[in-house]
This record gives sequence, C-alpha cells and structure tokens, in this order.
Amino acid sequence: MPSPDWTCPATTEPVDAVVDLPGSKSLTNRFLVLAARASGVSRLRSPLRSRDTLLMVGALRGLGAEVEEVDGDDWLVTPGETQGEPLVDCGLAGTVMRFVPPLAALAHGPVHFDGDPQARTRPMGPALEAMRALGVRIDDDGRGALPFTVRGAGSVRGGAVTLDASASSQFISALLLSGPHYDHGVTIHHDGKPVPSQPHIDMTVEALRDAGADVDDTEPNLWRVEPGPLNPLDVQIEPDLSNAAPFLAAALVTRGRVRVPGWPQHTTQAGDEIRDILDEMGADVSLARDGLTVSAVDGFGGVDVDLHDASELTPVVAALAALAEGPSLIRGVAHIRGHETDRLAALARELGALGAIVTETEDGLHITPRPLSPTTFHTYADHRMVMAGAVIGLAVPGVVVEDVDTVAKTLPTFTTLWAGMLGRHRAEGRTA
Ligand SMILES: O=C(O)C1=C[C@@H](OP(=O)(O)O)[C@@H](O)[C@H](O)C1
Ligand SMILES: C=C(OP(=O)(O)O)C(=O)O
Repeated sequence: MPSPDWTCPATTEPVDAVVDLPGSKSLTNRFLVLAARASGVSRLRSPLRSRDTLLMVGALRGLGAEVEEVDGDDWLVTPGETQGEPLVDCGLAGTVMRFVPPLAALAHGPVHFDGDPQARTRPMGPALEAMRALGVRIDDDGRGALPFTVRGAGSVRGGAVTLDASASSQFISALLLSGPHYDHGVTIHHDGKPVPSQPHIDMTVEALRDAGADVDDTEPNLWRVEPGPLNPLDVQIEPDLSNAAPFLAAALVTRGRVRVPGWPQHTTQAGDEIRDILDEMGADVSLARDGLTVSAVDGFGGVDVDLHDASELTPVVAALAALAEGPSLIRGVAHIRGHETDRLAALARELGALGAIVTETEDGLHITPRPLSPTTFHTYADHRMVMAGAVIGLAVPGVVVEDVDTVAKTLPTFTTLWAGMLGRHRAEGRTA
C-alpha cells in the first residue's frame, strides 16, 4: 500500500541550518554482516535505523546472530548458529539481497530469499552464478533474480571466480564480505564493462581490514581475501553522506547555508563526492572540524559530471540540474536502470512532467532547465526520488511527492529533518 502524499514545503527564504544526519546505510550493513560471523561480540555505535538496516538485522537474526540495542544508541552483535529454515526478506535492499546469500551458504540447511515486487527485477544473476562456481547450491527459477533458495552446506569451498560486476559493485562486496569464512578464501576477477561504485568496494575492503582480514586489492579488477577468522568490531558509524545530499542541495536552491556536523575527513563513502559537485555548480563548500558547510549567495550553474563512482547521488544532482541556470550532463550511470527503479527513466519522466527538458542518454541524462510548474512527483518505491522531489519542491510551490514513506528505506526521519532545516519543526504537508 502506498503511503501518504506529501506536499513539499517551498520557501523564498534562504535556509540557515545545521542538519544532523543518521548513520551510513552502507557502513551499517557491512559491519553487521562482518559482525554476524566474527569471533566474539561486536559493537556498532550509532548505526542507521532504517528499513534497509532493519531488514539486515532481521536477515542476520534468521541466520542465528543476536542483535541487541544497548545504551539507547548502539547495537551489540553476537554470532550464532542458524536454526530451522529461515526466510530472508530483502525488501528492496541491494545490500541484503547481495550480501546475505554468500553468508547463508555457510548455514546448515536451506535459506530462502525473497523481497518486494520491485526487488524481483534487480540484477542478481552474476552473483548467483559466481556463488555456484565457488561450490554453493542455489535453487532459483532461472531468471537470475529473487526469489531463490541457498542450500547451505555448513561450509563453502571458495577459491577463484570470474564474474561480470558491471551491473553492481555489490556482487564483489558480497563475496569479499563472506570470503574469509570460505575454505580457500575467495579470489574474484571482474570481466566486463567497468565496475561502478569503486568507493563502495574500497569501503568493503577497509571494513574487512578493520576486522583483521587479509585483503589484496592491488591489481585492477582483481580482489583476494584470505581465509581466516574475523575479529569482533567496535566501530562508530559515520553519518550517511549520500543522505546529506538533498539537505546540502537546499543551500544552493535557497541561496542559504547548511552545515552537516560529523562529516569525516577521510571516508570511503561515495557520497563525499557531493562536495566537488556542489563546488562545481557554484556553491561555497568548506570542510572543517565542525563539519561540512555549503553556502550560496547567487544562482548556480549546471554540471557535466560522471557519477559512475557515486551513482546514488544521481537523483539529487538531477533535481538540482533542473533548477540550475544552464544545462547539465550526467554520465556513467547506465547501471542505475537496475537500482530501486530504472532511475534514468523515472527522473526523465518526473522532471520532464515538471517542465524540464530531459533526455535519457545510454548512460545518463541530459537536462535543460525550463520554468517548472508543480505536479505530482511519482517516486517508484525509490527513497532517492522522494529526496529529489523535495529539492525541486523548495523552489516550485505545490509539488506533491507521492508515497513519501518510501524514503524510510534509508532515512525514516527525512520529512522531519527537512521541516527542521526550514525552521518548521513538524512533518508538514501530509495530504492523506
Ligand atoms: O555496497 C553498497 O553499500 C552500495 C553500492 C552501490 O551499489 P551499485 O554498485 O549497485 O550502484 C550503491 O549504489 C548502493 O546504494 C550501495
Ligand atoms: C542504490 C541504492 O540502494 P541499494 O543498496 O538497495 O542498491 C541507493 O541507496 O541509492
């Protein structure tokens, strides 16, 4: 059932706000997976609580781990053995549908996987084939997608495998995260068009090393993780930088100022690229000890940007592009047709309906701004479409974002934070 529509708050005032963002989805879900089979109890400090991370918690509990809330803000993760025949609900979470099956292969018995209707069309084929090549039995209906059953045999041979990860970096991250538990570890060779989202693979490698794993990523398109136990973790989760993007974009749209405290000086989060993009569009961007501050006094221009490494940013950058003073070209993101929805088609349709001239290219979008008129902004179960609609709605009074709660995939508090940023401390505008 779709959730309520949301009339986006518009403003003619410059925003001047400090926005505290909850933790990173990608970091939270990696550390959860590593902790679920570590050699002791791990502590995740300030993890993200959102649909994707709670689905991950549910999946790992199904596989026998305990996840317990402590001190109001942290999670303690205690590894355990799988009981029964769990059904893992992946929702629409790429991290759950890709990261959990290689772990489930270590269970003693079958583990079933399914998810939202849209999840059944997200690419999984190369990941399933690679697992089979490493010795895992999987039953599926031959489409290379959810639903499927992993027939856990208590151990996995592992070893070397070649796969095409051009549809998603998560295929590589998934095998690496469970590889230390395989008899021969895992050596992954990518063969195909360039792998997207390199920072997310770097994040996986760094998280594995935090847990004491021996990983070799020195050669392009080749990754090796040695077999061996993982140490328990005690980690502070960074704020989610991709979720920060719409708030920072608001500084440009309103000619205001937004600060996000806790912005890391060093990070593997792909969302960090938003700093360069906003700078190129004409914002003042400064990273200091008190966080990242973005401000703007004048209008802002379009960009020509390759988002292959940071494709999560596409919806918000496209929304900004539709409000910019010149045309933009977003390149390198053909694979986001397989994200929560076909994001290129969705953005072309929705920004086009508002009045922008948007052309889909083979690997991106060409956006020419035009005066925009309010309409219903459809979101296609995509949290980042909600964020894109909100950015447009700041400058175009009357934009209605459909199914707003879909944003809970990574940021359940989005509308509250948005209202707070605008100095209106309640989730405004619900019409149903
Ligand atoms: O590993 C991760 O946490 C992610 C990797 C990326 O996936 P793709 O490589 O499929 O784009 C990114 O877009 C997604 O939001 C999160
Ligand atoms: C693509 C995304 O998510 P997922 O982890 O489900 O792939 C995203 O958050 O933009």
